[in-house]
Order: sequence, then C-alpha cells, then structure tokens
Amino acid sequence: MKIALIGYGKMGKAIETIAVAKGHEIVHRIDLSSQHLLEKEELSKADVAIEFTGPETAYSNILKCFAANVPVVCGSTGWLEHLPAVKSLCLEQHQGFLYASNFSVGVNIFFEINKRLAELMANQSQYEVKMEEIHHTQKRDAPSGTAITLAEQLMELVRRKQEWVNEETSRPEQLSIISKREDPAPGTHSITYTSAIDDITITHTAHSREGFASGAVIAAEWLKGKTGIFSMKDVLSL
Ligand SMILES: NC(=O)C1=CN([C@@H]2O[C@H](COP(=O)(O)OP(=O)(O)OC[C@H]3O[C@@H](n4cnc5c(N)ncnc54)[C@H](OP(=O)(O)O)[C@@H]3O)[C@@H](O)[C@H]2O)C=CC1
Ligand SMILES: O=C(O)C1=N[C@H](C(=O)O)C[C@H](O)C1
Repeated sequence: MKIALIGYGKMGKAIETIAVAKGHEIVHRIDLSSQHLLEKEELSKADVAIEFTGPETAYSNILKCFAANVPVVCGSTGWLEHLPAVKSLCLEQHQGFLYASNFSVGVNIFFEINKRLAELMANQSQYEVKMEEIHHTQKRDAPSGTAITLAEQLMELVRRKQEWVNEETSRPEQLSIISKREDPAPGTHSITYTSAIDDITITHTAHSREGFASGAVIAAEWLKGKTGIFSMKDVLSL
C-alpha cells in the first residue's frame, strides 16, 4: 500500500517505522517545509493518507485529501469544532474518512470498559466522578482528545454530569478533567469514582507511541478503497 504521511513529527516517524516493517511504501513525508506535496497531483499518488499534524492544521489537510480523492486516517486532536463539516463534506463528495482520538487497541478496549462502568454508575449518585490525563510537555491541546472521548461517553450515561471542564470543580453537574504535563508521558488516562465508602479507578497507561502508530497503520490498511465515515470501532469490530 502507498501511504502519504501528513505530519512527520513524533507520530509520523513512529507510523513510518511500523508501516515500512509491514511492507508498505511511504510515497510522501509531509511537514511544514513540504507543503507543496499536499497538491492534488502529488497526494493522489497515495492509496491512503495518514494525518497527524495538530489542532490548527488537521481540517485543511483533510479537505486536501478529499480534493485528491485519497481516503484519510486522521489522528490529530484539538480540531473537533470542524468535525460536523468534515463529515458532511465526506458524504457529499463520496470520500473515505476515519478519525480516532486514540488509535491504540488498548484504549479502544478501555473506551468499552468506561462505558460499562458508567452504565453501572448511572444511578449510584453517592459516587462523585472525575478524570485525569497525563501527557508529555510538547502536547499542544488540553484536555487530550482521548479524555474528551471518555468524558462524552461517560456523560451520555451518567446524566448527573452535564458538561466537562478542564479544571477542578465543585459544581455537581460538571465533570472535572485535570490535565498534567510531564515528560516523557506518552499518554495516561484515569477515571475515578469516589464515595464516602470507597473509590473505583480505571486507568490506561501507554508505555510508548507504538500502540497509537500500529493502530493507525491497521486503520489505513482497513480504509484503503473505502468511502464513508468510520471509527476504530469499525476497524476492531468492537
Ligand atoms: N489519535 C491518536 O492516537 C494520537 C494522536 N496524536 C495527535 O497527533 C498530532 C501530532 O502529534 P505528534 O506527532 O506528537 O506532534 P509533532 O509536533 O511531533 O508533529 C507534528 C508534525 O506535523 C507537521 N506539521 C505541522 N503543520 C503542518 C501542516 N500544515 N502540514 C503538514 N505537516 C504539518 C510538523 O512539521 P514541522 O516538524 O515542520 O513543524 C510535524 O512534523 C497531535 O494532534 C496529537 O495530539 C498523537 C498521538 C496519538
Ligand atoms: O498528543 C499526544 O501525544 C497524544 N494525543 C492523543 C490525545 O490527545 O488523546 C492520544 C494520545 O493520548 C497521545
């Protein structure tokens, strides 16, 4: 499979290592200095694009992939205000798009555990709940995309929480997400339910970027040749 890597930083390089080891060809490595490769003629040499740049650039990069008719796997976080527009354009233009706030198999299983625990806690109002995420100091967005996914899943089921806030809060309808930045943390997410009697905490700790990168390659292999809007749930059949 021919892959265009849009974003050749920490994630782009980790994805390249895994993709090449699996026999794929990297036809473009695009960073800020090689923006001309985002032109239609260049991008269309790829079977799939994998986009890991950042909050400010993901939206326009996705549109460039659509213009080149190249299905795109997007891992950039912090740009979700544009997600509804991307989804409608994807359907209108018959393109292929797969977004995940976290591509690791472990976190996608953790998402399912989070939903089940939230379901069990839905009517247990003696439990207060809060979340914490820890990442490296180069991370540009807070809270993490994964933490936002976890919070949205939780609030869907635990109706006493109506909005998340990225700080400590004493308002019962708010869900606190605390963000910590320390090196080298690749990504840790915890959800803690606390009552006067006991605490229950679930935690996922990434030991490296390998899980995110291998998940992105698996997603790209799966997306090749497809049109529509997909998630890791589709890829992993969860
Ligand atoms: N969904 C998931 O599983 C994961 C998501 N992420 C997310 O992925 C994103 C990237 O993370 P990471 O690799 O750590 O970040 P880095 O800062 O290490 O890399 C970002 C790369 O994007 C390049 N870039 C910036 N602007 C553009 C642009 N307009 N066009 C093309 N390339 C551009 C940068 O180029 P230059 O070097 O020239 O500045 C750099 O190579 C973040 O949003 C992060 O949150 C991270 C890990 C897992
Ligand atoms: O920026 C990162 O590094 C990560 N970003 C993703 C997020 O915002 O959730 C996924 C992972 O936690 C690493």
